[in-house]
Amino acid sequence: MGHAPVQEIVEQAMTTHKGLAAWVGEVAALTLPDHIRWVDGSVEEQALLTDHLVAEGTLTRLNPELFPNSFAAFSDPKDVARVEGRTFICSENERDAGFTNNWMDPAAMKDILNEKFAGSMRGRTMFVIPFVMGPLDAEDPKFGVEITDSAYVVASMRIMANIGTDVLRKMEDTNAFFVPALHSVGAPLAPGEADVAWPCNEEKWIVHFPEERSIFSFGSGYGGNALLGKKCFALRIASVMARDEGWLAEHMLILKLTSPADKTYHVAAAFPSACGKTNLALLEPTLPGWKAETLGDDINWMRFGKEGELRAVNPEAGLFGVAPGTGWHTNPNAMAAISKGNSIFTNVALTDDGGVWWEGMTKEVPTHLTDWQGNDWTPESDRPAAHPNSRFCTPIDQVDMLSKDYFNPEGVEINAILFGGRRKTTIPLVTQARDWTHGIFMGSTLSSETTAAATGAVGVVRRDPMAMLPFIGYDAGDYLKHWIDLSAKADQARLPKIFLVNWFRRTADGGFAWPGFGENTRVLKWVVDRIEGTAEAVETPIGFVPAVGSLDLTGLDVSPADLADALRVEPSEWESELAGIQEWYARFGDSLPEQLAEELKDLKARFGA
Ligand SMILES: Nc1nc2c(ncn2[C@@H]2O[C@H](COP(=O)(O)OP(=O)(O)OP(=O)(O)O)[C@@H](O)[C@H]2O)c(=O)[nH]1
Ligand SMILES: O=C([O-])CC(=O)C(=O)O
Ligand SMILES: [Mn+2]
Repeated sequence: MGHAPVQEIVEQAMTTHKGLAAWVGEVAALTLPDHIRWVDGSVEEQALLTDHLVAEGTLTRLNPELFPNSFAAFSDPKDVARVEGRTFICSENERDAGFTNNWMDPAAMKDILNEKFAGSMRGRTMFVIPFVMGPLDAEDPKFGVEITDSAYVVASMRIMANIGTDVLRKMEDTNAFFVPALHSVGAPLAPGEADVAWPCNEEKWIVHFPEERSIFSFGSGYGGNALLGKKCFALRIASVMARDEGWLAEHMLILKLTSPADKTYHVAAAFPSACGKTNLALLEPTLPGWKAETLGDDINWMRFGKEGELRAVNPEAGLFGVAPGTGWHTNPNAMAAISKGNSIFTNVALTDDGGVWWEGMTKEVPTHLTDWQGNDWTPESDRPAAHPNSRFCTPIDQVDMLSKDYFNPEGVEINAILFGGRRKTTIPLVTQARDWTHGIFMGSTLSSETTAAATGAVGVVRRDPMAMLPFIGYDAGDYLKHWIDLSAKADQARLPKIFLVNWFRRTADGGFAWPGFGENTRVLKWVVDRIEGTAEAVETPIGFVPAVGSLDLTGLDVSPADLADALRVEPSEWESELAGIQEWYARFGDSLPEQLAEELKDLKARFGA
């Protein structure tokens, strides 16, 4: 790691937590780093690390007048997204990983990992990051410790989670259990060997041991592959904890709405990666008198409270948002948060004045940029300037519309749940479920076109139950059963109403049928009015859709034809949709909850099929 100052303050601050001390010792003996640094989470340390990363060429410092204390990173072009094909759930029994996960025998996997991690940190500094997902003052705080040989991961984890000495002390005081999360970019350095800007390994392993509650990640430095508090812990491992402890770990945003009548509502929404969570979480309402505040944009931990109400907290401390499409005209709240600085951008383009740019940031396209791969770029270039999965990583407390309830360990009561995907056809703008179980059916059959957030083909329709397909840490049928069983703890009158939404339906000419973004306020208003029982709906075989005139379109320039396209329930499209659902459900085999098989039967009957 060169001669940067980061090496001079290592191997301090050992721990009195015996389990942690032992694990750190074991990992060091296996991975053979040159140095160990216990991450304290301080501002000074972050400055030291980012200075170091700038000196090494991993980060580019942005113009502080545009983006103070902010940096751009450019990854290896083969390390730009989550690698679902290389992600494993190694439960003791294969059955418990279910058909949606890759599985390998835990002992066989441990052998592979031991070989991969042996000496993998040679020539590098090993960082020990104590972290907590969710509030440190929660009744039962969820601790983790990430060991990584990437300073970029440390700097990003400091934005995404609560990390450092305070967390470590609390873990020590309570001798707390923690999720051990070991990460290596898998690129050891020989003595004197020069490093590259983005070290990684062609071979990637993202592995979870659900019974042990441990995580191993090898070969990638990117996003959900490497920031292990996020998808690996807060969704995959947490979903298993949630199953065992009676709660839910979900891929959902949390949004607070205040109506003109000054009534508040909380909405949770599950959309697959790159399908609009961060945008809806930071909604700028377009209807007068409505106020939106955010609590979370990606992950939501929910449990039923003492009164049978469903309560939600966001376990994350930052936004790791899709950059393309984020602009002052689409998502001004995200832009304002980013503009305060303290952010790390990955795989965006650079402007000539030391700022960042991506497709959709401004309506006017700059005449010259440096693209994410370091090449000159002009509007005539035939490739995007920013990678489609380029990201901004920004502290959530820089969001002006952040609800003060974000900091409340008790969370907020959820009144409505939205499931949504990216579908060009078939799925109407909004459909209300007939009841709770039908809503779970809607979630379980959710489908979406694939995006650049994961490697592989883009635009292919796949089923994505509750937007959790890549994140359910156990058998998918058991997961759906858990959703059904949990509601026994609920006050049935306070169960959230469930809705299916689709902002992405197309018209015959290929354009979006619905303007989306801030205009989604109108759909949320309809949702609230349905909760209040004041909006009219038409009952269709798939659920309740807005009656003509029940969506508030005041001041909106949308043609009646486009609106009809957005809301249509088209039997011919549903014929193939039913076949798709049937095929999907068949894959669950015995583990499909019978209530859901029943729901499918009823749906088919309503279509006369
Ligand atoms: N047409 C349309 N596009 C949208 C809308 N909301 C979001 N998008 C676009 O969809 C892409 C992804 O949006 P995000 O809000 O970042 O998605 P996300 O679900 O937070 O993604 P992850 O962070 O990967 O989980 C961006 O390019 C957005 O501009 C909408 O209402 N309409
Ligand atoms: O995990 C990542 O790399 C980014 C992300 O939020 C997602 O894909 O949903
Ligand atoms: Mn997001």
